[in-house]
Amino acid sequence: PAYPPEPWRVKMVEPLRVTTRAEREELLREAGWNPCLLRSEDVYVDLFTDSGTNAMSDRQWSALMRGDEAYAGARSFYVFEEAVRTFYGYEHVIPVHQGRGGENILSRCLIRPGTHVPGNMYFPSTRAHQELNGAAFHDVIVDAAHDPASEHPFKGDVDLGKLRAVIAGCGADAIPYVSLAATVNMAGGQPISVANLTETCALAHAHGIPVFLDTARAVENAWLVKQREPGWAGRTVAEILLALCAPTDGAVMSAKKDSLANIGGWLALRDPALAEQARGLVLLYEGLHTYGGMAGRDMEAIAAGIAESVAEDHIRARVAQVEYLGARLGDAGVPIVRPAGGHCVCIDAAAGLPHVPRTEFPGQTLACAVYLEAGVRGVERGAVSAGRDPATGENRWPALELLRLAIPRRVYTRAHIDLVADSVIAVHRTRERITRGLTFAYEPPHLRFFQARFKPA
Ligand SMILES: CC1=C(O)/C(=C\N=C(/Cc2ccccc2)C(=O)O)C(COP(=O)(O)O)=CN1
Repeated sequence: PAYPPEPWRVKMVEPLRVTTRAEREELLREAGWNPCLLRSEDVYVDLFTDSGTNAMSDRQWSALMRGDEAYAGARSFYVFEEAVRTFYGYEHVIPVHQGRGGENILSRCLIRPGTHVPGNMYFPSTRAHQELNGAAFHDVIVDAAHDPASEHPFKGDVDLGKLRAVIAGCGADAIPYVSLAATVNMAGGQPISVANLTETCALAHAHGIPVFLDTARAVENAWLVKQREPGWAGRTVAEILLALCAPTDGAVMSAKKDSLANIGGWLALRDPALAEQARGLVLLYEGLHTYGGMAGRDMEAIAAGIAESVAEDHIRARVAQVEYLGARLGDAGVPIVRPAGGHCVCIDAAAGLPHVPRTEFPGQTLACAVYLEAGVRGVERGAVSAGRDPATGENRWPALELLRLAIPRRVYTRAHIDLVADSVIAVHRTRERITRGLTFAYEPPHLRFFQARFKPA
């Protein structure tokens, strides 16, 4: 498979330490068979997340020196606000410390107990805040998104029939908003098409229901639209990004992904009254409405990162690196979610470890096996991440039981990606040695995959 040369050169390095398998076995036992609890110094290639782990450029690093740390009206806020307005097209820009800060505020503004929020598949923190405020989440994504082997080019699309059924069943008045993501992380970083997003907004708006977009990886979504959606090949990624945002009523952004920052985020709105309400909550939960829990220097880094994120050489190489890993694994017969996502390759652990029952968490089990092999850390995206239904307390059993390998932007080279591929393939070829899975030794109440501890089943 093709691997375009990286459109950057290294100026600073962080030395990596290689561990032995014996060390990794001890470290994993101490971490309760949860790679989330390992120290980063004990991880060789860290594919736990693309969130906050991306390399900043010399432009971003130098922008830090221009950070205005004034408490009120910092110059850096207006630089940040202008960048969001220019590239995402929303008028009211409200800073938050990171994505879930925006999720908390948007949910508190719009959700009341007993309401219903439809969306294109769930995301753990997004759904947690919707449920904490009393809403029931309804998945209205196309069926193909739940089928790892389907080659559907836009698995992030909404099934309009499903959305109509939720509106008819719940009543428009009980739906505070439709929650869309571009791309859909839990489906494997799968994009939504401009056409479907636009149709979804038209349907929601016909019922007086606003639509809010999670734009964490909307630039990757724009690149995949340029590659796959008829009529968009001649448009720039920047133009497609604006076209994705245009039909929506606002967005929640974790700037730790596309925008190449290590921390930060924003909530962007079109409605001035809702914006003022949200600013009021920023004072309670984030800081002042001109810094939102970020230092001025963070806002400078984000503004510079947004401009860099839409550069076509950058986004082409970024997605090509992910697709290279997907091609290497797919060619070797490793069952992966197809097509490869914008930020990650997901291994279908249920297909890879059919002899490990779902109740013993194949995704978590595979995450441990891959770490033991060569010190590569991924993250489980299956039943552990799905958590329990707040109404019944029962485990939710999502169709997708995955191990996600999320690639940080501008960090790893081809040699690292090949090491990841080789070690995952090695685990796959000796998978019958994995004879049993895991069960909880400690299960936390929220977002349990972060802090849970397991023991061999
Ligand atoms: C689509 C999307 C995200 O992927 C996202 C964070 N992703 C993360 C980090 C994470 C956070 C919570 C649960 C699991 C993993 C990722 O590893 O993939 C957030 C929260 O943003 P935040 O971390 O800045 O609070 C909002 N939307």
